[in-house]
Amino acid sequence: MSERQRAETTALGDSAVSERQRAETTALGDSAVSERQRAETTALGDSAVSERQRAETTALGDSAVSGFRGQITLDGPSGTGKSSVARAVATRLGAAYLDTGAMYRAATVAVLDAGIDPEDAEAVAAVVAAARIEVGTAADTELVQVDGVDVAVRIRGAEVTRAVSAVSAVPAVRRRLVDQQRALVAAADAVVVEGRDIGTVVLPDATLKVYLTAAPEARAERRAAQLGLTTPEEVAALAVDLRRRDEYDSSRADSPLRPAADAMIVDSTDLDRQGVVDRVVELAQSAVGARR
Ligand SMILES: Nc1ncnc2c1ncn2[C@@H]1O[C@H](COP(=O)(O)OP(=O)(O)OP(=O)(O)O)[C@@H](O)[C@H]1O
Ligand SMILES: Nc1ccn([C@@H]2O[C@H](COP(=O)(O)O)[C@@H](O)[C@H]2O)c(=O)n1
Repeated sequence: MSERQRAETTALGDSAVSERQRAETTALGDSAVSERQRAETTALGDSAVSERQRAETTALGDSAVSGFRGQITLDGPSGTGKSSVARAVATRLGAAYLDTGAMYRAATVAVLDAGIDPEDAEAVAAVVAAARIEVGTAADTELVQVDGVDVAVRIRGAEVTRAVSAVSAVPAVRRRLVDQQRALVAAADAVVVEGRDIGTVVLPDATLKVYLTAAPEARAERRAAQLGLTTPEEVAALAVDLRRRDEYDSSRADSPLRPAADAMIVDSTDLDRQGVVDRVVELAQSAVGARR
């Protein structure tokens, strides 16, 4: 069975988005309770939230554009809207969707479970080489597994978020996951792939490359709204975490975060999500037209 079929038939189904939001809500909490437990018990994740998010994604992707064939890459700093925009664009174009950040986060779960220091590059490389990391490529579900165990919730927790940039800076980890990403992409006629190095390294010949940016304040406020956080202290802590990850991701030696030379820069600071989705779909149509 292909990755896509597996993702489409997985039992994760209805609760996937709500689960993800619950896990993210724990990002600022203390570490006394396990990430998973907190993710599972945080109040935000009721089914009304899931319904709302699903409705939003459906609405953003409602006027389907048929016949798109090709690869769209969406790179950019944390919290610029890559995931939500990429999912909606994939839905609108009837394309597969690949969240490469979820793959690095899954690799981080394997590292943490092995009790390895995320900064110990050699040990990290060995653990990740031995782990079976699986992600789905359907835009409407979230399938992420490590050695057959569902980690879709856990990868969004604070413990993983803190360690993921160190794990993803290890060249052997990148080589392994990039190979896997290219294989998943090769199985799809149309695909939207989001991450940090997709346009520069993973798919240098993509049909369309988009680099998404947004002012740091807007990103922190959006993430706070997503997590239901309201106090200035909470928003400030989120801003610090976004900045820390961006600095780490931009300054690593292997595949640093940066726009590809031929990427279209889309600044979403003054655009709502629908505006960004419309812009990317418009750019995709132009890119396909230009190739005909
Ligand atoms: N243009 C926009 N206007 C307002 N809110 C937005 C916009 N784009 C995305 N959002 C919201 O901002 C939050 C962060 O978006 P998202 O998770 O898609 O970012 P991301 O770039 O994938 O982040 P990360 O790299 O950390 O995974 C979400 O709640 C999303 O709905
Ligand atoms: N192509 C990519 C994608 C992600 N990373 C690293 O993973 C972290 C988590 O990514 P999210 O999009 O899920 O927030 C990110 O901070 C990077 O360290 C990467 O290196 N390359």
